[in-house]
Amino acid sequence: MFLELSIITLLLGILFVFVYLKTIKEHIRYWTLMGRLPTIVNKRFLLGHAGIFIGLTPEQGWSLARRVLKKATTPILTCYVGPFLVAVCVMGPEELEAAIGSMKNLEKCEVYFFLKRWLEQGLLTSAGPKWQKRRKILTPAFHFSILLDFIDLFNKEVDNFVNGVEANHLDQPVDVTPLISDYTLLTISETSMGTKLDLQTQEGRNYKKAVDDIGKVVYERIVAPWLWYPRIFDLSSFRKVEYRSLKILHSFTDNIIKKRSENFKTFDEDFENSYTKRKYPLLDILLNTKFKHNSIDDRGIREEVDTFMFEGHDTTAASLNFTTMLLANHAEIQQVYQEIINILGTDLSTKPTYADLQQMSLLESLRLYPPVHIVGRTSSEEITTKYGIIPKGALLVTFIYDLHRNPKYWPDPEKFDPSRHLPENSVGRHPFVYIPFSAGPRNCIGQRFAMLEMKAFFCGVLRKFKLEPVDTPETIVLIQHIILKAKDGVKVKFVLRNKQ
Ligand code: HEM
Repeated sequence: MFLELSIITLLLGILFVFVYLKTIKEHIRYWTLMGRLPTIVNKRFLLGHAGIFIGLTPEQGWSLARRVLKKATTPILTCYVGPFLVAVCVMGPEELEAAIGSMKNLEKCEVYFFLKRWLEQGLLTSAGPKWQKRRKILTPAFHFSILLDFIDLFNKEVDNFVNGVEANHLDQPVDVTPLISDYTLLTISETSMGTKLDLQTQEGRNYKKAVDDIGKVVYERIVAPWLWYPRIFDLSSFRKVEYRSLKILHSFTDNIIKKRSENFKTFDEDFENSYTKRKYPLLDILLNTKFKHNSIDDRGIREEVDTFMFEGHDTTAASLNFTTMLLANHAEIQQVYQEIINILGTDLSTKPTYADLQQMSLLESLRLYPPVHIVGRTSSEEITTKYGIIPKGALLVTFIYDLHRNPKYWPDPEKFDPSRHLPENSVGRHPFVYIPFSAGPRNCIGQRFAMLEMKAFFCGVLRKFKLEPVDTPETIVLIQHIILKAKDGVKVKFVLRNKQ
């Protein structure tokens, strides 16, 4: 008996030492490889590179980050957040393709953890089989055929926007941010959620404010290494703001789900196991998956509704804001739209020339102002690059804003020039130098929805108004937030094209 016990203890001991040594070996390899990668200069004791952002306002933080990245001489760079955390900035197209272009490295990085109390394990933040299953069932919700059904709803909301501007904001500087954010919030809710919202209520206003507050908290966490630790964060004043915001955000989406569930009738589709040609809105797919197949629960539905209400409105709103400003500053491009609209009317689906032209300005606007200006992953295995080996388990970060303004890939990068995207001007351009919707299997599921919604918007707005500049690319102040934002909004002037 004693001998048996001794043998078992010995074996367990050997196993423990083996596992421990393996972990230590992996640790040593991780830090050795990290140490060999090029790094950003100007590191602070203990706080690492994050130290240079301490005490800065979001706008100062934003411009400092741009200056630091502009000085980079290699597309791979390490950046230390405190003594124990290091991010690898992946800023070159070849390296980026290796990092995000395949089914490897699909897991998001630690920064997304800051969104988890809100979005939990929704499509944006989840990983592994859960992400794969959800992506499969939700992909049909963005099929082209259902998007075409949404056009009438987009047009109706554009009409409301146009009427609101005509009644209240003509011929004077107006910040388009709140007006556009209403447009995108109403459309995502009416289309994907099948629910009409009333944003004039306190509830609607609170929701928009809570989204903004959460964004500010996320920024504060990113730049303060100690707030990366949940226990310390929970003791900070930011936790109170987060708590208050989460209550508002979750109750808002609970109400959307409740409303849609009330008269919901199941239908005969199994999105998990078969491909269907008939298309349904997102919330109906989720409710059917719950009521008919019992393979998603209420919490699962809410995390997706939270994810899509946020991703589906804030991103598109940011892009519409910046594009409106760019068009106001480039009267020659508005002229082209006007001529085309005069000839072709509003038919969005069958006029490729018209669609191409709109696409081009939108593409250039998304280059200069990519709403999702940063994306991150965790490496699931080592990645070999010309600049060294990125270890397994590394936090990978790509600053899309800076990639899109790198003069190596975009000559005269600050210039708004839609013709860059003409096929003849794109020959030989690496596809990964332009990634407003990210790339690879975890790219944006809503990109076609967003493009159509934006086209509908400009089609309606430019037929009615001439846009005149108030803010310019030189005067707006960009800030660090979850989504790219202008600190004081984006102001333009709407002038009626045909004054009676
Ligand atoms: C101009 C508008 C938009 C831009 C620039 C944009 C950009 C992006 C980017 C860059 C990502 C990757 C994020 C990451 O890896 O962290 C992403 C993911 C995502 N987007 Fe969008 N997006 C836009 C509109 C939309 C819309 C309208 C929806 C929904 C209706 C949407 C839903 C999502 C979702 C759910 C994900 C996560 C996908 C996954 O991980 O499988 N987005 N988007």
